[in-house]
Amino acid sequence: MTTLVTCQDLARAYGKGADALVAVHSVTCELRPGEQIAVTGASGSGKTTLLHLLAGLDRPTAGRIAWPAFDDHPRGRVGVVFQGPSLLPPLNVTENVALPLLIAGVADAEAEERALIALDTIGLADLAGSLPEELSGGQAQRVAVARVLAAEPQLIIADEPTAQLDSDLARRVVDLLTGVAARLDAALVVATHDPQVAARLPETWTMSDGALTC
Ligand SMILES: Nc1ncnc2c1ncn2[C@@H]1O[C@H](COP(=O)(O)OP(=O)(O)OP(=O)(O)O)[C@@H](O)[C@H]1O
Repeated sequence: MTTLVTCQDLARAYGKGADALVAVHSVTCELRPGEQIAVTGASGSGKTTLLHLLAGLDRPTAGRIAWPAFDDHPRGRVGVVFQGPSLLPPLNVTENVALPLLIAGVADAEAEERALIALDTIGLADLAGSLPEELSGGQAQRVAVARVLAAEPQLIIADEPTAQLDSDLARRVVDLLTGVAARLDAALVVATHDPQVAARLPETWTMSDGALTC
């Protein structure tokens, strides 16, 4: 089984010299297909910074990170769900779900078909033609999950995906994420403040002052 991500003594500091703020330090960890992990920790403990590093959206200032399963090219290979609204307002739901596929070079018809299948799988077929402004917060987050499903990534990173949802919807969105990850045999990492969300994932990592306890 190919390890998806390996981190060795990873650190990320913002700024330089005496004024540098070390957001993440001394992080050594691995992610394998099928793992489902909640990352918890106080506000400012470094969860978002770590997730951005794992997704390849940011580079460490010290240490090593590698993505052996992606030949060290994580860009475009990692599915990401953010905390807030992430849908493009002028595009309808299907177009939003298809967009990463089109960017990756998938032909129009296939991208649309995969988007519609993903929406159907998540129970959102009725919203295929809706615009983001017509969706509730929970519906928009489920569309963001459908977008990840359509792209079929091996690694899914979700940063506080339920922060703006009530507890029923939060549970539903997390169950969709864990279901999608299981279906794809992907690794799933979810940063959350919510103990009920963390409890729905089999493993928990804890961040404290930039350090990670696995
Ligand atoms: N772009 C940046 N420039 C400077 N400092 C930053 C930047 N991004 C984050 N930080 C700082 O790095 C530390 C870790 O922030 P991070 O957002 O990773 O924490 P978090 O655990 O995700 O917090 P929250 O739960 O509130 O989202 C904080 O002190 C934050 O202020």
